[in-house]
Amino acid sequence: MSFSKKIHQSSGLIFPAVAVIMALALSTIMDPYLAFIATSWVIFGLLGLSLDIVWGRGGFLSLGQTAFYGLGGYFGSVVAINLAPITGNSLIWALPAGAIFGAIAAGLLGYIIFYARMGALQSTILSYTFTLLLWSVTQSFKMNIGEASISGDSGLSNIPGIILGFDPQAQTLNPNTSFAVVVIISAIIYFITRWLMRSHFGRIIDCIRIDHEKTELLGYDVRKFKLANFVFSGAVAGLAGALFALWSNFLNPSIFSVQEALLIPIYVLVGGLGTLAGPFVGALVIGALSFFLGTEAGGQTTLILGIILIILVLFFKNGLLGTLNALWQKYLPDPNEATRNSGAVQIDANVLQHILKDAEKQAGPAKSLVSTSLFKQFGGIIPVNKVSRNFQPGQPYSLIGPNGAGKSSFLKTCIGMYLPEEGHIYLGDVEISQMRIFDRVKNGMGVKNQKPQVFGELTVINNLWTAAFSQTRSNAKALEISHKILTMLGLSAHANVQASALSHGQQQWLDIGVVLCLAPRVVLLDEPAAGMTNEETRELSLLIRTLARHTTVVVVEHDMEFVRTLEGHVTVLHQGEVFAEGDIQTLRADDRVLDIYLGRRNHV
Ligand SMILES: Nc1ncnc2c1ncn2[C@@H]1O[C@H](COP(=O)(O)OP(=O)(O)OP(=O)(O)O)[C@@H](O)[C@H]1O
Repeated sequence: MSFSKKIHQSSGLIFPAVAVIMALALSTIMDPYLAFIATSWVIFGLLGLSLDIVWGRGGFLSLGQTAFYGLGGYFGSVVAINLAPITGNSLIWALPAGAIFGAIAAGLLGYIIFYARMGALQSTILSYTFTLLLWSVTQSFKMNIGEASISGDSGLSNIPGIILGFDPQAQTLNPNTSFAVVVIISAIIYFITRWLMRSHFGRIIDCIRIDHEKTELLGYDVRKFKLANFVFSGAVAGLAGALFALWSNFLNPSIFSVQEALLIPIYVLVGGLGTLAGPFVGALVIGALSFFLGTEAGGQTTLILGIILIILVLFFKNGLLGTLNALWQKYLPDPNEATRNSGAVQIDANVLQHILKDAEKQAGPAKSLVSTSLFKQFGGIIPVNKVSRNFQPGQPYSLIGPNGAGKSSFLKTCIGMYLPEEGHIYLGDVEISQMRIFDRVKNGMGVKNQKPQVFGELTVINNLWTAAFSQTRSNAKALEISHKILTMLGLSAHANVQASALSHGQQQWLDIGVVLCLAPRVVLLDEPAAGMTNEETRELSLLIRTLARHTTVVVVEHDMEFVRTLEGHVTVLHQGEVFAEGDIQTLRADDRVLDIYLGRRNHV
């Protein structure tokens, strides 16, 4: 790897570390008032980071971060007011208390949002409503807890400052030292977050953002991951709130206000969505602009700030750090170069045999897929009407039929994307009719939808790894399986290419490889040959026939010639019902089947 590429990969480590050192050096010579104000910018950056975790990485625009921030502030302050006088140090009480309370609040809200499977807009609105609710409740909420007195819209005062010493007599730090302490705490949280987002957990969070349906089809409980990420972001917001309370010595319900809630996404957008360091840059730029314009611009701060923000959003769509990153990448070697000279995919049948035998060792023998009187209805349309099928390993099964016959709907009902109103589905001995998608996958189902579903921003190898890891939960094993599948597909030269740079046909292959990484005991393929060349279609036919000797394979297909080469059992669906079945030669000669394909009325 070239030196510049290495530096680029570590840029999230090196540049923030340099910025921290510079900030610490500056803290010794800064004007105390500026140090005091700049401390709040760093705290807002931390709050922005909490949003970037859940929005930039998790893909959910939460307007609830200020709620966790405010709750963390109030709760952290109450604990610190009561306990800091005993120990001196206020941070050890306020920060964990704020983080815990922020995490609990995010857990409760996140559970409702993610487990009720709300849409993106509904989720954002609910998170915002939660913040407004707190704003309204705290206006009149009065309570004395020990020495702390929460007095409605008059707020909570007597909050101790930032105290580091462990002695009841220890003094509040001066503004310059407070600034340095807040920078260090924020840097620790940033580096922990960066580590988490680069871990296995972070990669799965990235997958969920890119395509949550596909992530579930790989066997991950998407709700659990989203909730865990949200809880973490709530903890960071709560901790930032507690820091803010110690910094300001005072809190009131305005912490939950609309202005506060809407400023956070602005910090993130200005700095760069998903960059993690960006929110600090955004908060610093906006904070510094307001501060300096406030003294220079004679009351026109908001107007000038607004214009600057519009320019930033128009010309730096990826935010400041995102734009810098894109510029830098232009001067790095093109990681997707390998795709330009690539030929057609060719299956290595020997490696495929090995892979299928290993999968059997890992996941056990093939399972059958049985449906009994399966019934699915959408209003007046019945795409699956009492379909009973018994799919076994040994030969491929094809489902054919004219457009709208119900082929995809039958497949989706087997997968769990549609839940049937009547009838049963069994995977081996287990009834799966109402089981969640990821549980079906864990039980041995592997699915490829009609369009290739790959994680475009991830490399080819990481696409495969994500699938293999879901079954093995071992990094080493997942890598071994991924490399074998790459070799089998003849795509080894493309391991580090971004999946989005592959051709449509190659993405179809990658998607099939991803399914094989799951070591599935039943494989469902929806029009896998779509977009493939004749040569590739021949290879695919070989792969499916080989696969069917080891697992149960069901293929939905339009292309009759392709179905013929599979040499398996064929079911013709029509208007949601089984219309005919047998081998393809007999069915092709059947007038009734020709009639439904050609829309003739003779037998339909
Ligand atoms: N989510 C849905 N909501 C309402 N109607 C649906 C839904 N999914 C499928 N349908 C309807 O069910 C019928 C069968 O559609 P389906 O996609 O299963 O057919 P198909 O045989 O796979 O067709 P094609 O070959 O064109 O993909 C169609 O009339 C379709 O409009």
